[in-house]
Amino acid sequence: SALTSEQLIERLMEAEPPGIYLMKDMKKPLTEAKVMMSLTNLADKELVHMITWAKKIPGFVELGLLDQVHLLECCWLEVQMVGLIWRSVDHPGKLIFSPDLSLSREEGSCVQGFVEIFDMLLAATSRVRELKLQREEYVCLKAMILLNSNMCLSSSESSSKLLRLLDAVTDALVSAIGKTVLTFRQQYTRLAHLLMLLSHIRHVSNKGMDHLHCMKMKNMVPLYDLLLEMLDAHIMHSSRLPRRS
Ligand SMILES: Cc1cc(O)cc2c1CC(c1ccc(O)cc1)=C2c1ccccc1
Repeated sequence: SALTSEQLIERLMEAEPPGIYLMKDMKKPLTEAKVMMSLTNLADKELVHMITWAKKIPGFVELGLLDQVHLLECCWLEVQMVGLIWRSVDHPGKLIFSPDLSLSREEGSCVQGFVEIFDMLLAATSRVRELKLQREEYVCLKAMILLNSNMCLSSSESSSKLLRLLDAVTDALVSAIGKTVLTFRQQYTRLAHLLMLLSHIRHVSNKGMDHLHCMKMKNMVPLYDLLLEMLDAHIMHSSRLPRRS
């Protein structure tokens, strides 16, 4: 794409999805079922906006449909979690799933196995707060999560297209960091800190995916079809389970 880094950041800012409201007040007391039902409802709505967001990333739709689906299948929870972290950055100790659904660590503990993942999300949010992540940096990192989510695409041509896209977003992130008043050495240290965030987010997402799968197995989560497909695709691709015949 013949875009400059500034133009690419502009396009990524315009691609940002809208804030999603649950539109159902969470009647106290919170139960495991109510929380998981609400999160499922929210995530399902977000998934629709995520597909629209991805298609606005310059070059993404040129990758071919199967590769686009495969990348989104791999990273959808990572993308939702980085969005959750971004929404929660100014609310220490809480996760702002949506303006009308925020959960503290205690409220999260009403879901079995949640509090460990909550703590990882809260820790990542504190790190983002410490780093004073800028919006221009955030939109680049989120695009990198999608483009870096998987390397095995349908053809070597697609894979090399993907790498060129990833380089363009990397250049955009470097230019965003360059806008901050930091010495050269501080700039590339900041780049390292931001990229190390991505490995934490991948880790939390994998933990979340396993936990979500368990909740589905216990029929705790009435996953809607789009979300079910995404979840099944994830579990299908993971090496742990045999491929369905
Ligand atoms: C920590 C954890 C554990 C878990 O089992 C499930 C989830 C999460 C977070 C999370 C989530 C939802 C919406 C967001 O905007 C951001 C994160 C989900 C979740 C729930 C149902 C369907 C899909 C995803």
